Parts: sequence; C-alpha cells; structure tokens
Amino acid sequence: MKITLDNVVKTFDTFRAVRGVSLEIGSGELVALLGPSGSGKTTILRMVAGLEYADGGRILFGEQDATDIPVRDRGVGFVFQHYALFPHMTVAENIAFGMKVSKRKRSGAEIEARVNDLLVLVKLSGLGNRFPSQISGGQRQRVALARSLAVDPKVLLLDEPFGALDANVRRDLRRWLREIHDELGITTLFVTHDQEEALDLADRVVILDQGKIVQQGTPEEVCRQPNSPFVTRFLGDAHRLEAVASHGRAQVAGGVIELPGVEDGSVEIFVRPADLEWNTAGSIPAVVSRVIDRPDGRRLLASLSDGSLVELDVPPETKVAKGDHGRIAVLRTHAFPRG
Ligand SMILES: Nc1ncnc2c1ncn2[C@@H]1O[C@H](COP(=O)(O)OP(=O)(O)OP(=O)(O)O)[C@@H](O)[C@H]1O
Repeated sequence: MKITLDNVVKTFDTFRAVRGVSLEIGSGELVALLGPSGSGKTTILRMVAGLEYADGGRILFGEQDATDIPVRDRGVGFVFQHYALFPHMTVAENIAFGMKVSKRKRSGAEIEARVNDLLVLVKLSGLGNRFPSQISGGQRQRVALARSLAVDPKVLLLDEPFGALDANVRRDLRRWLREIHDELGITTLFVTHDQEEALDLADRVVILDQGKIVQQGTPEEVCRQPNSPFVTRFLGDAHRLEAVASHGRAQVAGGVIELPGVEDGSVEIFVRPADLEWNTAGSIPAVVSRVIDRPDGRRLLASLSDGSLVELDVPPETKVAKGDHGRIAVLRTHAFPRG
C-alpha cells in the first residue's frame, strides 16, 4: 500500500507542529522519520494512523483520501515504545487479541494456527504461555510486533519501538525487524531520533526539523551529501571550522584544506573523525591532548593552533600519547557557504 502525504499541516492551539510535509512512501518500502525531539515525527505518524487529524493538506492510502477511511479500516498495525501488552493475558492471548475483536471472523483453530506461525516468525516459539512479566523487554517488543502483524496490516507504523532497550538488544532487534520486513514486504514507517537506527534499518531516511522535512534520501545519500549544516551535525560527530574559500582551498589553523568545487567566500567546514588522518604528511599541525582507547581503535583529541579541539580515529596499534606533536591530513569535508 502506497502512502502519500501532500502538504500536511498540524497545529496544536497556536503551535504549528507540522508545517507542510509532503512525502511518498512506496508500497513495501521501509522509511525512517528521523529528527530531534519535538520535530513532529510522532504527530506525522499519528496522522497517518488516523489518531490525529491534519488541519491542512491530504493523506492518501493508495489513491484514496484517508479521511474517508475509518481508523479501523485503514489496515494499520502499530508498535509504540510504551504500548504495553495486556499484563493479565499470556503472550499467545496478547497476539490473538486483535484477531478476536476483528470484524473478520476466524475460527479458534485458525487463530491458534496463526498465533503459532507468528511466534515462529518473531522467534518466540515455546513462550506462548508466559505472561508479559515473565519475558524480557526485547521479547515484549517482539510480542507487540507479532500482535500488530496478526491482523495482516497493509501498513506498519513503529514509534521508537526499541527506545527503552539497551544498545545491544536494540541492534539485534532492528536487524531482525529488517529481516521480517524483507520477508513480509509491508509498507513501514518508522520513527526514531537515533541516527544509527535510521541508517541501519531504512531504505530511505526522511530528516525533520521543526515540523519540516529538511532532507530525504537513501542512507548513503544523506550521509555522503548532507545538504545543510543542520543535517551534517545531526547525522554524527562533526567538528566545525570557519574559513574563507579561495580558488578551491582555505587556510585553517596553520594549514590548508582543499575544497574542490567550493565557491570563493566565507564558508563553514565540517569534518568527522573518519575524515581526518594522523599523518606526518598532513597539512595541519596539531598536539594530542587525549587518547581514548576503544575496542575498534583509538580516538585522538587533538588541539589545533587556533585553540579548537578535533577528534580523529586511528588504528589500534598506533603509537601515540598525550602531548605528542604531529600533523593531520584532511581526507574529505562538507563545506557550506555562510549566509
Ligand atoms: N497534543 C498536543 N498538544 C499540544 N502540543 C503537542 C501535542 N502533541 C505534540 N505537541 C507538540 O508538537 C511538537 C511535535 O511533537 P512530536 O511528538 O510530533 O515530536 P517528535 O519529533 O515525535 O518528538 P519526540 O522525539 O520527543 O517524541 C512538540 O513541540 C510537541 O510539544
């Protein structure tokens, strides 16, 4: 089922939470809405679900205006971070609930078979008789997903479904969600404020700020070609330098940064830790002010001659210590004219 948002607006009292959002989610696509707190992600999801009404623009399910489709007929499945399971029902009863109250009547045997299939799908076979208090947080979210899938939704809406879980469980669950999505092919809209989660999971990432879409594209497109300082910073650690570009290069902190294709004038330049190399042939002099060891390498905090501090990653075997003098090579940058 394709979903189209056409210039959708939502105002709470006088506050405009969603300011003219246009977006198409293709049939079978997995799209992440990514943005800081308060950027309007949940409000958009709730409007697609029919839990909130847009006061401007249109939302289409396929070719049909969603306002003409009652909420229960939209074929939408939800999983929310705090959408608790019914505590007095077993896992199997929780999954069966939607089928029992659905307009479409199913026999007891049919429901039981479907619950068993879903338990296999979410890798919880054998746990159907447990109560929610007897399983882990990650398992509960898998039950919540199984419950939402039970009624064969055409669209799946997920609002920070793994938000309350620890980092390792989150990573496992999002890989698993991606596998389930690939198997079932349900059109999915996923809300998160976690960049890594969106980039890891989605076919397409839609970045929101203050109720507006500021960029959308594949994870590769938004990472490699962020279109603004906001997106560059929001997607990950980035150090900001101010400089004046001239003939495709700029003087920065006692060195030179190449800026191919950048127009002459005042620019802000962003560099990520992986964009920099600790290299005797580098152009920018620096002094190591701290070394942080990590499982996959070492992160250096290096001070530049202008007093700023940049972070860069070096291989784990690199011999470097606090106070060492060296040079930094800049491998790539994101530069924007200063308005
Ligand atoms: N029912 C409401 N009444 C008034 N204001 C609301 C209501 N719901 C949301 N808002 C406001 O609309 C803005 C967008 O909220 P929304 O929950 O959509 O943001 P979000 O991007 O999902 O944020 P978060 O990541 O914190 O959940 C916020 O400023 C919020 O305070």
